[in-house]
Amino acid sequence: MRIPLRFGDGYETEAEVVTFTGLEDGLEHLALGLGAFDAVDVPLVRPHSECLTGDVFGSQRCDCGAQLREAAERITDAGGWLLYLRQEGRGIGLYNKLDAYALQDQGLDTYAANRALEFADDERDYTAAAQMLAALGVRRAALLTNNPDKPARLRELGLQVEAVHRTGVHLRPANAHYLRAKAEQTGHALDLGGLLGRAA
Ligand SMILES: Nc1nc2c(ncn2[C@@H]2O[C@H](COP(=O)(O)OP(=O)(O)OP(=O)(O)O)[C@@H](O)[C@H]2O)c(=O)[nH]1
Ligand SMILES: [Zn+2]
Repeated sequence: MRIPLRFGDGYETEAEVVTFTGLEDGLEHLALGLGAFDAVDVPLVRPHSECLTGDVFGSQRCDCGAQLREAAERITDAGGWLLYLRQEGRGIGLYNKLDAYALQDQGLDTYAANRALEFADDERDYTAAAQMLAALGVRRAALLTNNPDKPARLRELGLQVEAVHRTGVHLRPANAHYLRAKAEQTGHALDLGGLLGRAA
């Protein structure tokens, strides 16, 4: 079914929303077909992990809301799919993410806070995303992400990744520490200019 979308800055597009049955984790992941998603040879695909605080409320602590908005426009222009994956808090859930935020306010970085709560740095699994793409008939894709783990995992799950495109860098005072940890510790392709290598 089609849903007209309007983002906070007034950007408008329209999505073909697809639901699934039989996904291995039983979660209600969504695929949004944007632009000429059904006519392109190699669709642009963003696997976007849910972030209620960033995506819905516009939290400045992370870059998720800005990346979602950017992805909507770039995928509309290129033709492809936004996979909205219900992997809140890198898979630890909303309440645990908020507990991790409290620890970050005491000085831990985003990964150390996860470990203090006895989680792995990143608990996400992309099996359901691969199942969704297979069900949509997408065997080859260009991915929109800075996270090297996403193309690596999706390749292992059988997707032919033709290209990986970076998102913009949505750097703000409130998310600088978070982006720096992603770039330094998990190899996210984020050009943070003078921020990298400097004391936080
Ligand atoms: N546990 C935890 N999760 C966080 C924190 N900040 C943001 N997140 C979650 O991290 C995830 C970010 O997902 P994505 O936008 O797919 O980003 P990414 O894996 O960093 O890579 P990109 O594709 O480059 O954006 C979301 O699920 C957020 O809820 C944090 O401090 N702790
Ligand atoms: Zn976020």
